[in-house]
Amino acid sequence: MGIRTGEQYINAVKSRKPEVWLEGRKVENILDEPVLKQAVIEIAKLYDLQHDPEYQEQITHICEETGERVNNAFLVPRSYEDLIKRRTAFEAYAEATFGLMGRSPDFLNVVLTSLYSNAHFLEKYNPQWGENIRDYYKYIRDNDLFLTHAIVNPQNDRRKSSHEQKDMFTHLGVVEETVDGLIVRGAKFLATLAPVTDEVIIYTFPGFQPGDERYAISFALPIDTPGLRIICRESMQDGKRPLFDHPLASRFEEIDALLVFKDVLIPWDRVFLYNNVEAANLLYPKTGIAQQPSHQSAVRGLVKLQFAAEVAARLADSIGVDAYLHVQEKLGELFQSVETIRALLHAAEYEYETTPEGEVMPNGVTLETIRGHMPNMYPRAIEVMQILGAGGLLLSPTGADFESEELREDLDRYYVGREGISGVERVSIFKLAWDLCGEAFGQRLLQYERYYTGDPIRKKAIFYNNIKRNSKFDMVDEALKVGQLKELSNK
Ligand SMILES: Cc1cc2nc3c(=O)[nH]c(=O)nc-3n(C[C@H](O)[C@H](O)[C@H](O)COP(=O)(O)OP(=O)(O)OC[C@H]3O[C@@H](n4cnc5c(N)ncnc54)[C@H](O)[C@@H]3O)c2cc1C
Ligand SMILES: O=C(O)Cc1ccc(O)c(O)c1
Repeated sequence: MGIRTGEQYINAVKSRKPEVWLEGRKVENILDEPVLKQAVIEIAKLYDLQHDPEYQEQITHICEETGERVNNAFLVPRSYEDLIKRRTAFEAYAEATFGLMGRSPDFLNVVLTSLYSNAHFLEKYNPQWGENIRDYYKYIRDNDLFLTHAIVNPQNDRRKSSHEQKDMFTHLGVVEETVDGLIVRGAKFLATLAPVTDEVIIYTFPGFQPGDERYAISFALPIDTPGLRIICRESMQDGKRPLFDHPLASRFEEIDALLVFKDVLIPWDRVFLYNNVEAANLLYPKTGIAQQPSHQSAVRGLVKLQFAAEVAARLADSIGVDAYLHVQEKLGELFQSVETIRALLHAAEYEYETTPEGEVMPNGVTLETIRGHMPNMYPRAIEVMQILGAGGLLLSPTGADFESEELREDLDRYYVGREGISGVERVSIFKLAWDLCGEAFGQRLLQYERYYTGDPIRKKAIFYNNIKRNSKFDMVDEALKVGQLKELSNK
């Protein structure tokens, strides 16, 4: 089939009946829920972009194997040019969503592509696992499906590994093996956009201990598989607020969910890894599933940071405060952050790494540096927006107020910005900023930048420890050479 249209994606959502819980209710029809429907609409636009003559070459390519057009996220990069091809696709999706939808289909499609091109790792442990992941990749690519993932254990007692938790099946684990497949029970989080996806993939990252064998599993299933319960977090809006008042929150909320598996059957052909702590711990470092999707995250993060910086700048300009030195300094800082990430992204692509099998990946150290900086840079952009908008951020009237004939004159007079900025324009900019820096929607976006791929604190510590392992920091010895004292001798 190749690339889907938005309509095909919407029809797929309509045709499925996943067990979704939202605020105490079992959702009967995803598209009847305003808060879920808005995400479907935005994702559908991304699928449509693949068919837009202006974007098609930027986002898609002809698959060598099938001759069909597929998204560049499914490309196994073999050269610098391939990386750029993939980046331009990421850019188109990120720009269409201002970088606010981190879990657009491209993210997991890259994870899957990387598992596919490194299937030999799984094959080594079990030839069937390698074959399964290859078949699954082709199925997702050729049907252009949208995946969610949940790879973190629920926050119960973090001091204990999965097998040490009070209840053996709090964390997702295998109950039994049957002729048809594995029966799994327990929970995983935090499956972003789960209710509006086609499939879910579960995989592992390091941290499994001996004794955790039953939890060392990777598999994929249709999102409406019987026994799979999707419990959504409280939504951050009702999905009905006017676009004038919430131009971002009313479009781009990505719902998050806990996935509970109630004795769900995983057919053997959908099992990618099982009962092997070593393989589960090595999957991440050996299959590129951290490094390859970090390319998408870097491109998307750059767009999001640039968007936040532009909103802050337009906000400051709209009330004339960017005439002040301290405001210019803060805005300068934000745009320097943007340029830092842009430069790092280009460096990561330019200084790419090649695996022994000839797959190309953006430079891992550089991508990890982006990962390390964003949890500081993005919250700082949000803080600057709050500082520059000050009390005005709390005082925006609604679109309905502007539509009141009785109020309109007052609003036009008292909400006017600097010369040339009307009341409506100033309030619109402030509302855009408030969605990012005040609303619960914006707080989630900030939390996303910190945690979307693990804990930034431990990641930075790992980064340092890797540097320490590979460096003696011997410039220090060089500098100390000149003033060295003679060793005291007892002789
Ligand atoms: C908006 C958002 C969307 C997300 N989307 C997805 C998704 O689609 N799929 C998915 O699988 N995950 C997703 N995640 C989840 C994300 O993977 C986790 O939040 C992340 O891995 C951190 O884990 P945690 O939240 O359980 O925090 P924890 O690991 O519980 O950490 C909590 C705190 O304790 C500290 N801590 C915990 N353990 C240790 C330790 N051993 N040593 C030192 N310090 C420790 C941490 O530093 C941190 O400060 C998302 C997260 C967010 C915020
Ligand atoms: O990189 C990690 O630490 C693991 C990790 C956790 C959650 C995610 O969503 C993800 O993509 C990767």
